[in-house]
Amino acid sequence: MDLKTPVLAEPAPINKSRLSISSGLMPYSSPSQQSIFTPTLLLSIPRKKTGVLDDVRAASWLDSMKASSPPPKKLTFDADADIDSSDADVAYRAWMINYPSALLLFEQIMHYARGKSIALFLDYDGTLSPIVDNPDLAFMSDEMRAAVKNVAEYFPTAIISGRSRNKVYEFVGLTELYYAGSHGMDIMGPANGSAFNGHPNCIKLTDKQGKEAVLFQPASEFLPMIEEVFTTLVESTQDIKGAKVENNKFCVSVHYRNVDEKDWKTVAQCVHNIIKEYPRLKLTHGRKVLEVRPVIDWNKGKAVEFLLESLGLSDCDDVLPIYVGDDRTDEDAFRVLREGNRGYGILVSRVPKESHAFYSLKDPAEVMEFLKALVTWKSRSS
Ligand SMILES: O=P(O)(O)OC[C@H]1O[C@H](O[C@H]2O[C@H](CO)[C@@H](O)[C@H](O)[C@H]2O)[C@H](O)[C@@H](O)[C@@H]1O
Repeated sequence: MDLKTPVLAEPAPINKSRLSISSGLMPYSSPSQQSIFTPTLLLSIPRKKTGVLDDVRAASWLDSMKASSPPPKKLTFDADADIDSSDADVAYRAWMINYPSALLLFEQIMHYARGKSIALFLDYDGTLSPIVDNPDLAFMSDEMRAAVKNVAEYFPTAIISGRSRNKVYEFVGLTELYYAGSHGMDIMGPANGSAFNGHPNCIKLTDKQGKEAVLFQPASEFLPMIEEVFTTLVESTQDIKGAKVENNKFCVSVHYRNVDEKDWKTVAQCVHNIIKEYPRLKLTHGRKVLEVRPVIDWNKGKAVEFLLESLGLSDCDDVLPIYVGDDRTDEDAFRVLREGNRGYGILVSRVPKESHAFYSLKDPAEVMEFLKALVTWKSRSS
């Protein structure tokens, strides 16, 4: 496993040829999955100090903003098109040929899992909790919490979120899980077996339950910069009705879900004006959110590798990692599992989306069914 010290780097362009993996893990041969990715999924801004978001860039930011989290029953490929629900259903069913339901093909997944230990990685927003207008109220249901708790009794389970680690822990509230916040830039993992012991960004500590743990924060030097940017973004967006800035510790989210669409360009301009002064920060797009984060070579995929290593589950033919997520940032994790021929990504989506995932689930309700099915399968087979 390549767990190098994170270095400053722009995200690498997606290498389409690496999507074609001949593998015993491949549930089916899918030529279309080899050529569907566009580089727009990893969007970072060039650093031109003009002070003005030029039209071309503004257009591409806005296109991305419009395409993020379209309403159900519309297609991501053209969020403005007036597509009726039956067209959307047909398109969704066609898409599912390449991204089959993890519930419908549950037996197939379990066939590949036979003789292996499953390690489970779960995103939070849009995966365990439904997307809601107010990010502070994105609670998961008690039933979902129980499902996650049960599954964690059988399989090592980690939450990997764009939220701050503390915030996502507050929402989930289960001590038996591992947590990675800030898109993997803040990981609390098990104390034993970590390849990162002795790393300057890695410290041993005792967690709130008195358990020994390792805290890995590869972007710790960015903390003052992120604080400064957060404060500036709060000030500069305060007059944009509906805009909300969230401090996620090692990254900042600028939400525009509740901003009138005619003002989205103003939001983009505000963010651009600020981060052009910070060449060591970059922008990524989430679901109706612009995310400002350090330009380090670290993401949810690296976090999965880190946790597998820490759990002593890396480089093992007898381990099957499964990652469930709904967001563009989850693609880094899907890609790590696909490229390393190691496990399965499951994309949570109601609309067709290009993805490195192998399977799909429609919404958090289906995620919960999948978690319950895992528990039933495991308890029957042990
Ligand atoms: O990695 P995740 O756990 O999926 O976190 C990604 C972002 O999720 C949150 O925003 C999203 O969910 C909100 C609540 O449903 C919604 O209002 C917002 O529009 C979505 O983008 C969170 O607030 C962000 O900070 C995370 O980065």
